[in-house]
Amino acid sequence: MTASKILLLIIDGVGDRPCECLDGKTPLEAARIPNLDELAATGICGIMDPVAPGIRAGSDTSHLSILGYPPQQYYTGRGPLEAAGCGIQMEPGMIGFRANYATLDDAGNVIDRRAGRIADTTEISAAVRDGVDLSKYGVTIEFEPGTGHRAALALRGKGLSADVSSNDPKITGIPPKTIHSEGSDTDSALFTAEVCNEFCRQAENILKNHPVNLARKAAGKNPANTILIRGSGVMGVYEPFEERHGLSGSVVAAAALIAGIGSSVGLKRVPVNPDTSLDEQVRLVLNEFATQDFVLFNIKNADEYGHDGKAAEKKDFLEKIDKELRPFMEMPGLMIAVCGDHSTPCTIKEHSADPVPLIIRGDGTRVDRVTAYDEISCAAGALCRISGGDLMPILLDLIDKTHKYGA
Ligand SMILES: O=C(O)[C@H](O)COP(=O)(O)O
Ligand SMILES: [Mg+2]
Repeated sequence: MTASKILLLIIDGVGDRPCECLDGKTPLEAARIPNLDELAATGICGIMDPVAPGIRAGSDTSHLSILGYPPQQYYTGRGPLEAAGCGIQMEPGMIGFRANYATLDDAGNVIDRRAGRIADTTEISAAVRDGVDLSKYGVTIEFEPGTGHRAALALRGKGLSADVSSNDPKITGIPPKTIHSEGSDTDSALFTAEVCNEFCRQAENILKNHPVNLARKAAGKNPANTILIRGSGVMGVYEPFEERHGLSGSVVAAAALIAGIGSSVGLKRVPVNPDTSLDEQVRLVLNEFATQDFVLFNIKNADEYGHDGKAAEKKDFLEKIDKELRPFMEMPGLMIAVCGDHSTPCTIKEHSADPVPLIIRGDGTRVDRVTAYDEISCAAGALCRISGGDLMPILLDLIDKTHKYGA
């Protein structure tokens, strides 16, 4: 029997490197993950470069690549995708940005790029959205909270350009950068840079004494007293997933960016928020297979532990994921692909180009000799080393949805 449905489970940031606190093992090697190991032992394994060998992929370029939209051709910046994920209707010509709530000290230096991973920014986001006034530039803003410290900004107006830099210094201990034209120095780029700097200035004024931040300070938490914006871009145009691959599909993702990418390529967005329990998310995914051929299921938190350098917590979270996977393994006719969108090694607290471990398990697949799901075991698998853009064609062939190339 050939499987007829595809689950693409992406454990965000799953890949890692040896961690001293785990006796030199990666979180995956150290984790007790019997279900993932069983999937590896009953499927075919390999390692995958999300975009290409040596390319340190972001979640955005990686998911586009894995979904079959080569980022070299389709990527127009993280901003518009994140904005779409935050519920902003990105119309042609609008410029979108990813935004971080961050913390400045009294000297104006960034001391925390994520404002203590603030959980709920609904109230302060409304204050920024309603308080910033860019009418002197003929520009209006859309500004929506995302997951945790994340948000999205979109600009509407004449003479705007996506060719602007970011004020995110990407490190702490220095002030936010001044946003400038990225190189074209066209009037629109220079104008947009001025608009962005004014947005950040006004936002900071609104946030610094906002009651939410005064309360956070009183509670010893980092206030969300500044906004760092990055990833400017104009919304891209994507051939709908169903036309591209011949599969109806849904996306289940608590991360706004991933939900935004999924909905931008025409996947049905299933609402999930960071508080939705993993077992509930699994139930939502299973529900989708009643009507859909394909589900992208992204689980985010392992990436955050990577960015925070918390190897033991990343290991524990991988064990938590593993406990919820049994219902997928028992669903007849399901082709399960498990991978990551990139590695986020705890030792560097950033993404890396290390390939991610991959399993494909379903009716009819070859079965290799790998018996554990981790970066090293999977490297010995029969899939060998593939790139993200290879995955959908391989999966489509395994569910008998490809056509012979040639006569
Ligand atoms: O988690 C995310 O959104 C990114 O992968 C990392 O972004 P950050 O470093 O701004 O949190
Ligand atoms: Mg990611």
